[in-house]
Amino acid sequence: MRMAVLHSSVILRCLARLLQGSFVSLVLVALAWALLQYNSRGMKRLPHGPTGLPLLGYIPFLGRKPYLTFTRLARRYGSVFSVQLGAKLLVVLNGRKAIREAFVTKSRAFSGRPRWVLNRVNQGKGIANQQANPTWREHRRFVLSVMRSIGEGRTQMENKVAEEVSHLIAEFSSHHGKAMDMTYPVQLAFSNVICSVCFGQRYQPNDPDFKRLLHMADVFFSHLTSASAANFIPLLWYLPLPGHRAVQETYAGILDFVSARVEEHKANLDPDSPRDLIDIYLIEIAKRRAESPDLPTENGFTEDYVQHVVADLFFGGTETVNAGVLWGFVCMVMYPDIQTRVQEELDEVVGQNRAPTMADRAHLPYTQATLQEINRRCNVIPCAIPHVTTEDVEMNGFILPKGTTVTANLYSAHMDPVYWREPERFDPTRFLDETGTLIKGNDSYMPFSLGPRACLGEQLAKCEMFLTFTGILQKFRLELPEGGAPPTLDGLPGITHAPRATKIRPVPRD
Ligand code: HEM
Repeated sequence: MRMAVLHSSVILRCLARLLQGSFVSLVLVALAWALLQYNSRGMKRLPHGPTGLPLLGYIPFLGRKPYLTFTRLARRYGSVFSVQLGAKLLVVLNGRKAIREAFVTKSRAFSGRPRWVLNRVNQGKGIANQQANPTWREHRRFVLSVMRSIGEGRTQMENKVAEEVSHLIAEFSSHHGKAMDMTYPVQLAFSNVICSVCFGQRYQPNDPDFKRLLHMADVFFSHLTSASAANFIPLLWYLPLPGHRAVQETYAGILDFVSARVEEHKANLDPDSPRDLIDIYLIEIAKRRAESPDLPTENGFTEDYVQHVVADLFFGGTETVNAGVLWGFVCMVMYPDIQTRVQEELDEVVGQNRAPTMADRAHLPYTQATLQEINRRCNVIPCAIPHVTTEDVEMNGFILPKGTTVTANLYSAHMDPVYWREPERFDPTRFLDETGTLIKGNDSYMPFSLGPRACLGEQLAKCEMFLTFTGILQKFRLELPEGGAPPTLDGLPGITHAPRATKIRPVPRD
């Protein structure tokens, strides 16, 4: 007590002396205080992380699968750390808590996109690369409202997916139980779903326009990873590297393809009976022009902008779903007992006389749990598309300044041993309770990411994966050919984690 009184009297005396002091000393004290604040904030400003090499930073140590390296680094530096990659500092969020806090609780500050290579290609137009501005919000909402019809009951969108599944079944049947590489037929099916949704038309595999479209998408994806190096070493973009030209040319080629479809749609548009996404856009554009003729390009409701939105759906909605569906087939070959259990459930609930529908989902908990385990364990998108902070924001005691590039290591949430027992093990029952009911709201499960920037095509992707997985397993037993190399869950490196090419036998079940 005496000590405390003594202490406060000393402070008071000091304060009195200070107040009696000259104006200059007051200014000096204020300056010292400001410096102290600046220093402590400066020291805490960014999360720690490993040091790398001059100029290159940590790039040489990332490995071919950066999400594995990030998961290892998180053990050492904590769930929020930073890595210098060439000229760019990247903050990596690991585990469910950090990812949720950033993308859900503090979503307002975390929803921007960096101005990277893709912005050079599409000027940030469309949805995936657009900044978190009213244009992005409006188009995202608009496309979602068109897609929302998927989900419950048998809808127009579900019919489009079901049609592709029936073509896939016919293709598998034509192999009469012989081993086949399923990659191309699956690619045809899901590219056609996007074509049906956007252009109201599916294409035959030998259609020259469609073949050109698929070829351009292939070239685009195969060069995107190497072209992305310019995100970190911007100088690379100005070198005549073949990857950069390929990405630009194929993107422009896809826009030309979409532009031709828009012109065709304009020629025979019936405003009372829209057939597809392009029709719905054209009707909306006409409505807005009529309401406000002087502001035709105000928020991107133009024919030019629609092309970029469709390109986003094509790029976002083909490789990802292809990989997810192929992983489903690979897992069933690797875990035949689980395949048997899924087929038993399907036989009991759906039988053989009709195709499964989305309405069956609620009655197929083991099948749903298996699909979720495929998404968790196979990690189609191991790291979310990079975000950028739109304001200074606090995370784990650090301050991330406005403009910081941030990625979420979704893999780390799916493979967290604290949350998932033996995370390496493929086990659908982890998504079921003791009564066999599907557990809802699993905190550490986020294959489509979280928050306002989460995958726009989540509902469509779930519909595609469910109808294809159940439709194929209803009709075929998937087996490894005799002497075939057993597949693994270790897929190809790249932005999308896809399985390595595997031959599978679709053996008819009847
Ligand atoms: C298994 C399938 C799919 C997976 C695993 C997946 C996953 C993801 C992930 C992780 C993101 C990044 C979210 C973020 O930045 O935080 C994303 C974004 C996006 N996805 Fe998907 N996706 C799938 C299918 C689809 C489909 C079918 C479409 C469209 C038809 C689509 C369109 C998009 C778009 C447009 C974005 C950007 C959203 C925005 O920036 O607002 N995706 N997706």
